[in-house]
Amino acid sequence: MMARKLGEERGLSRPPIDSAREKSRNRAGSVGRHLVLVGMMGCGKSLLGRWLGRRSGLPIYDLDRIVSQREHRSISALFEEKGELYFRQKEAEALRWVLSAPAGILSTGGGTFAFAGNRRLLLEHGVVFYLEAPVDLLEARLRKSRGRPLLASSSDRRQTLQELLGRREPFYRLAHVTISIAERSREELGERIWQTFCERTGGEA
Ligand SMILES: Nc1ncnc2c1ncn2[C@@H]1O[C@H](COP(=O)(O)OP(=O)(O)O)[C@@H](O)[C@H]1O
Ligand SMILES: O=C(O)C1=C[C@@H](OP(=O)(O)O)[C@@H](O)[C@H](O)C1
Ligand SMILES: [Mg+2]
Repeated sequence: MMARKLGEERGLSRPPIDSAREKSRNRAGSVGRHLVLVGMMGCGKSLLGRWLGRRSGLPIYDLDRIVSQREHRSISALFEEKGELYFRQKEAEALRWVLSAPAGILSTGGGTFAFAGNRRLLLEHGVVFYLEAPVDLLEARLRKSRGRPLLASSSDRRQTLQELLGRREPFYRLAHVTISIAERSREELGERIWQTFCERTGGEA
């Protein structure tokens, strides 16, 4: 797969994660493990990330926002003007930057965890939560979204989401924790994720 090769073959430079990590001790008492949200577009990674950031007091990192800020344009414009491979490279670079920053809540993009290099780093340096969601729910939530370039040209969004999920689900399943989002509220999901994170990192909620 070309996109995967791109990130890995270019040997994107790795910042000194371990030294930065040793210095950052998060409020849950663990030494610098990020709380990482992965899953399909529309499952609520960005929304829950903001909620968890407020709940925990930890820094919030939304990978798409970081890429968008660094590139001075929206994710849709970036796809359109530079193409997906360029976006994947910038996404991988931004991820490496986040992992060298103080531990926080990290909302990835839907594709981030599908790349082996990203996945290895996230599993090593974070507690990774897969927000599992049925395609019907994703499709309903994304019906009006214009900010998802992978859906922009699709004449059948449900089908496109189904195919993407089929390809990515085996990777998502490698997360440390799977949480079924069903129709649960942001608060219910957020509390559950935060409690689980604290239990796993030996800290206090
Ligand atoms: N638990 C939830 N309950 C209801 N709506 C939600 C929930 N989580 C997310 N949403 C809505 O779904 C849409 C996609 O959420 P978003 O956080 O952008 O997903 P992602 O970052 O995973 O693509 C947004 O309109 C958001 O408000
Ligand atoms: O599924 C994907 O490959 C993508 C998901 C998006 O993030 P969200 O999952 O936050 O929508 C964004 O990174 C980009 O449009 C590509
Ligand atoms: Mg998002």
